[in-house]
Amino acid sequence: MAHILVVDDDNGFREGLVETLVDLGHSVDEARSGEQALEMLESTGAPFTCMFLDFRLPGMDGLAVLDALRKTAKGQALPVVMLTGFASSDNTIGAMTLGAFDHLTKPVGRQAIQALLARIIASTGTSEAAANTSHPFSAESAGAKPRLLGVSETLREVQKQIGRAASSEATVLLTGETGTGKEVAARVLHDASRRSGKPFVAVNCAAIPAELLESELFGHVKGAFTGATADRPGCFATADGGTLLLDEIGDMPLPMQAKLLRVIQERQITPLGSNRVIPVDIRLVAATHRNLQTMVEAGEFREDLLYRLNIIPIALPPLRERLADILPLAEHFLAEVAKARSRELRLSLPAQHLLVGYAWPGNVRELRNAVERAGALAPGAMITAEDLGFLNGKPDLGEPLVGTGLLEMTLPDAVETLERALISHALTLASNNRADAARRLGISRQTLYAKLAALKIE
Ligand SMILES: Nc1ncnc2c1ncn2[C@@H]1O[C@H](COP(=O)(O)OP(=O)(O)OP(=O)(O)O)[C@@H](O)[C@H]1O
Repeated sequence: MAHILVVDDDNGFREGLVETLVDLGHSVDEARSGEQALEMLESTGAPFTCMFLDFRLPGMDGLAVLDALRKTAKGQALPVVMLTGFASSDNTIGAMTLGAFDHLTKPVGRQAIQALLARIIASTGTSEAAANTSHPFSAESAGAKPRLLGVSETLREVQKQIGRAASSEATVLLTGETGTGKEVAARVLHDASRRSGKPFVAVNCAAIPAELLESELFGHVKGAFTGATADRPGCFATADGGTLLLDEIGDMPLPMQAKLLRVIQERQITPLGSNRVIPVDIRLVAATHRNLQTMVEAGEFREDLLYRLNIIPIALPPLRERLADILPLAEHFLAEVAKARSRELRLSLPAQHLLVGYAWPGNVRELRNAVERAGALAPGAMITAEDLGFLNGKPDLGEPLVGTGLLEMTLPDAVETLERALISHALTLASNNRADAARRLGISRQTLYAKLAALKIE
């Protein structure tokens, strides 16, 4: 049974709502104004489970009451359902910004009230929840140091490999699907190595147009090409003394691969437009989500370069192969959101089941984004499976590759539907970064722009 406060000056509506709530088995108190509600909240012995609050009230209006409530100790976390005769985007957004649990337009049916109360009780209950306020990495993740967090046997093995590699100077090749933590692993490696006080520079070979990559890596002198108005050092020079991560090395064009091979062998660079050779002292780390061996066989990647890069290979396993890491990581990301928003956030048991059962094609990045999204939008302290409902609409690895819907379409329609779905999915995974989305789709940015325009995707 919940203890509910109903605040409305409209006698007819208030009495009807109270009757329904009592009929559903709850105890109810009533207030006719915001001022009276705030007083009752202060003086009540039995704390309220939630409050139904009308927007239009004599004296303080609903939003002002909600605002005042959030500044009191007793009202800070109280779930509040705002009621309005006419929902507008302004009052909806205003209420949700102040942390209202939900926003309903009158009249409100009995079933809607029942469903809403079930959600409120689920989001505030503690019995079925992982109620501990500390998460597995609370001590480990303090401070700004990069951390490759995980408790699974597989990730522990990766942590050991990174530790061993850090004590050497050998080139490391990090492989793994997108979002598995390759860049984090490179940073951790740098941090644990003797070069930690020196620069760590990461360059994404897929995000830089082929014609600019050489200058980006090796630098250029003034006048080397149109637009080169001043000398500019490249990533190799900037990383001197430290570590250089060549991310998405599998996307490096073949002519550039030949130049990189020479630099790795000679440990010196020649900036574009200059004859001067500059020695560089860097620890090289390369990363890719592609299978370089297959690319070598297809003639798309130089075998001699792979041989040079693959001195210490470290594979980051996909999240679905290390289920033990899902909840500890989710709780870690949730604790970060909770801290940033100064509120308490927990995962309900059904939400935990949903997270563990999902296939995570975007791996830890997707998990982080999902938890951040749910944490930012959940109306209560408890993240429910419903708050993570957006994951259910996504393709699961267990689903058939081609849905029956597609099979019933004409070929042009099916191709367009598939293109649209793949592009939208890639944009979501890439947080709308188009260069990143193009890379995930395995197409050039120009092709992606053309498709976005043709499909009229905003
Ligand atoms: N083990 C981990 N512990 C903590 N955070 C992690 C871990 N793995 C990944 N992350 C987080 O997930 C996100 C993606 O990680 P990262 O950029 O290292 O992946 P990646 O494998 O390099 O992806 P891509 O191939 O798409 O570049 C980052 O926000 C990172 O902080």
